[in-house]
Amino acid sequence: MKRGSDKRNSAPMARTFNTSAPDFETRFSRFLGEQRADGHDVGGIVAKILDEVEARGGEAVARYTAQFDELQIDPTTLQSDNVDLAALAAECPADLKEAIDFAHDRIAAYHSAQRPSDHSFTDEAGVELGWRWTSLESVGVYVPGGRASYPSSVLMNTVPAKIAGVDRIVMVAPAPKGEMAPAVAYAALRAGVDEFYPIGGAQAVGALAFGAGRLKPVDKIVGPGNAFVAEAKRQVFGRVGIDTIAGPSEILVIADETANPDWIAADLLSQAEHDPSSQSILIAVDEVVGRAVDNAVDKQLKTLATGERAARSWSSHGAIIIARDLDEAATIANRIAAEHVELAVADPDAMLPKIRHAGAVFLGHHTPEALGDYVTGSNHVLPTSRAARFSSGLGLYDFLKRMSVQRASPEGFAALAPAALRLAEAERLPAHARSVSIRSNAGPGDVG
Ligand SMILES: NC(=O)c1ccc[n+]([C@@H]2O[C@H](COP(=O)([O-])OP(=O)(O)OC[C@H]3O[C@@H](n4cnc5c(N)ncnc54)[C@H](O)[C@@H]3O)[C@@H](O)[C@H]2O)c1
Ligand SMILES: N[C@H](CO)Cc1c[nH]c[nH+]1
Ligand SMILES: [Zn+2]
Repeated sequence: MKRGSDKRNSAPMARTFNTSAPDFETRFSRFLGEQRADGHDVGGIVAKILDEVEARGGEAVARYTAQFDELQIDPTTLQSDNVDLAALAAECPADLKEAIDFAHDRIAAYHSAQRPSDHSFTDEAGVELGWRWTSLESVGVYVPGGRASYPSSVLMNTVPAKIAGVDRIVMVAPAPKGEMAPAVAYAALRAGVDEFYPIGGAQAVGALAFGAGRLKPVDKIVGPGNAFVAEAKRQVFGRVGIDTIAGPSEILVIADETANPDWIAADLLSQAEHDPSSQSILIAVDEVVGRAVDNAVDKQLKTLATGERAARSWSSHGAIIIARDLDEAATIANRIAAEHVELAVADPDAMLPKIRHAGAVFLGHHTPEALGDYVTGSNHVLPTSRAARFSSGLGLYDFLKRMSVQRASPEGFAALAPAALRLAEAERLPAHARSVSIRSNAGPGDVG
């Protein structure tokens, strides 16, 4: 497969790499470091929007919503007469409601199984130690809606929040020109959203973080979105919590000679169609399979309604990498740390332990990533832009916090006090030392 920058029948081309080529490391390192912002100064644009929202609240949110989504909203209520959740939900077709209910129940079952336990034990010094999990009070869930509508993301965000026991779940989703899919409205009501605002982009993230109009600030913002949404979450982090950087979608498929090229091509395009900034990568250990997938992508692109978007993603950010063997394929996959990794190989179980960095892994030929997007039950809000090196996908844990708990008995106190005193002395913090020594000399009832 020789390509370079030549045009071939004007078909959109992904970059190709061969790990045996002498320039592989140089080219691959450059590829890994590329931003997928498509020419925008995303950081600067987002910083300005957030500053405006913080300074001018609902007025700024309404202005940006008119600019980016062509929707007029009231600066105080942040609502539009054109977007009525209950009326929209009533328009959702019955078979789609059934599919949403089915997905809802599977997501609920998966996340219920994630509930961690409180724990407590007494150590040999007589000190009782442990931790307790408590839920967040308020969260903002971002549901994307610029290019496509995402009822599935409503469920992925809201169902775990509900199961965790969050008191106030605030959903935002853009409604360009006042249009919102009835399925999004149905999913929001089905999952139990408490407040809804038809706003999106960095201005919605700002409104959730700082408050705007009647929208009171939340404690944490979760959910996926495009590059502007992901960057806005990154910039408000610290002021509020966030889940992870869940930006433009990514897929990486590792394929051997048992893979079906047409199936793999379809899987690669399933993520390319989300956004021109999405990324689809094939690592093939068989050059014949690599070439066949490449041809299948070209063919399938012509038949997709979303083909133009997918073609932009495939030609700008896509890649086909030919590796020597599955060990090398795993090493490269771990360096990329993609959002989704499909193991389309004869023995995916043998391969799984080699995958260390991925948002979610899909095993075998009959587990396309799209199943996980909707109905396996696991969460589709997952780290992108290599954030899988240090973070996980959305889960019940994101809506819980862990508090440590400790109690010293008089004997436990006596065992611990000398070392605490010595450390307080070394840190030159006399009040710390006194709070220990004062108890060494008298019982709780002794005054004086
Ligand atoms: N990683 C995940 O878990 C995951 C899950 C689902 C979807 N996604 C991703 O979510 C994204 C959805 O993107 P979308 O665009 O359809 O919807 P979106 O809701 O994320 O973004 C739409 C908003 O972007 C803002 N925007 C657009 N262009 C702008 C510009 N030039 N300047 C400033 N703001 C601008 C607007 O405010 C608009 O309301 C896709 O990238 C998809 O891949 C990721
Ligand atoms: N693949 C997306 C996560 O990157 C999730 C999604 C929702 N709908 C379809 N796909
Ligand atoms: Zn998807």
